[in-house]
Amino acid sequence: MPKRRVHVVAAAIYNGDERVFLSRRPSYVDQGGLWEFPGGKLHPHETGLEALKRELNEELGIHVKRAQPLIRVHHEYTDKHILLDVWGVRDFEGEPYGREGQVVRWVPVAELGRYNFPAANLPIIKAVALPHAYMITADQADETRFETDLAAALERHRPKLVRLRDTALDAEAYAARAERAVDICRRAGAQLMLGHRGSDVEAMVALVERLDAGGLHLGSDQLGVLERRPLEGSRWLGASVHDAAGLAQAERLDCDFAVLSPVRATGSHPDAQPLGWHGLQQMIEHVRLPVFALGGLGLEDIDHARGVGAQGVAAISAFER
Ligand SMILES: Nc1nc2c([nH]c(=O)n2[C@@H]2O[C@H](COP(=O)(O)OP(=O)(O)OP(=O)(O)O)[C@@H](O)[C@H]2O)c(=O)[nH]1
Ligand SMILES: [Mg+2]
Repeated sequence: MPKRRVHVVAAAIYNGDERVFLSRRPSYVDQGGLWEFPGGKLHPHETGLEALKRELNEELGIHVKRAQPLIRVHHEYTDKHILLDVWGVRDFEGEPYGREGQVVRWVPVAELGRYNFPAANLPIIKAVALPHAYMITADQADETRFETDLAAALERHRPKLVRLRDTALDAEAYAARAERAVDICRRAGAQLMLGHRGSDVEAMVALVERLDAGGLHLGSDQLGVLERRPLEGSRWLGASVHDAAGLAQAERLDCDFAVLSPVRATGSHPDAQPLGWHGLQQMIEHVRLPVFALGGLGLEDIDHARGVGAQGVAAISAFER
């Protein structure tokens, strides 16, 4: 017998940027006792957003005014194929409570890892904890200029996640710059991702740990040759990819996110064929991984990127303005 296909909507309801609202499934239902993002199955002829509004009213007593797509996760349970269609909710009326008697709680995003969720939820948790803008540092040979520009971009745009791109630095110069950049980012409340294509991955992992950086960002070539996740789960592992094979490898390695490019034509890669928004959407539809869109995009494209199922936008030059 073919498996049942179930379409479920669920919400990450935010209180500011710090907390999300979780429910615990009653012990007598499917996946009982596990924590979940409130929501449920679509009724016939309902859109996702209609179902979301109905479920959050039935389960929590709130009225959703606006919601934004966060991530879509396909998952095979033994008895069913489930599509979890997850929305971010920041704009609602009422105070959520356990209207069906379920246990509920506001949970700091940083503590989500301590809760037990259904197996399908891991990519959702990563997507909730990840920001929607990923800043990539620009090429700058001059060290003082680099540091001033970085501090200015952090101040102006307040990104939470930054990647120190390797540019033309050798391994030693990269490590020296990384040490100062981690510090500058930390003072601005941002985490710094390290990754240097000219160094082996083990050396980069050691650097990430020594500097207590946010995580490791793999180039697409490095991603291709690895066999398992090279980094502990408490730090971010990101990867640059350009096609479906890259996305599949990023999933296999248990990366926390991928950066897919180019979405638009860019001056930095004039020969690469741009994916376009539709190409991006098709490529990430079945990927269990938050994906940032990169290539000719700016911060004004974040909503559009999220609308086609991406986590958000990665950019270099948008942060220089
Ligand atoms: N709401 C929600 N469901 C989830 C999550 N993760 C996950 O695997 N699921 C699965 O998705 C399905 C959701 O169905 P549900 O039982 O909440 O459906 P519902 O609210 O419409 O209830 P009902 O079918 O009793 O009327 C369950 O199989 C559940 O285990 C999650 O984070 N939130
Ligand atoms: Mg439910």
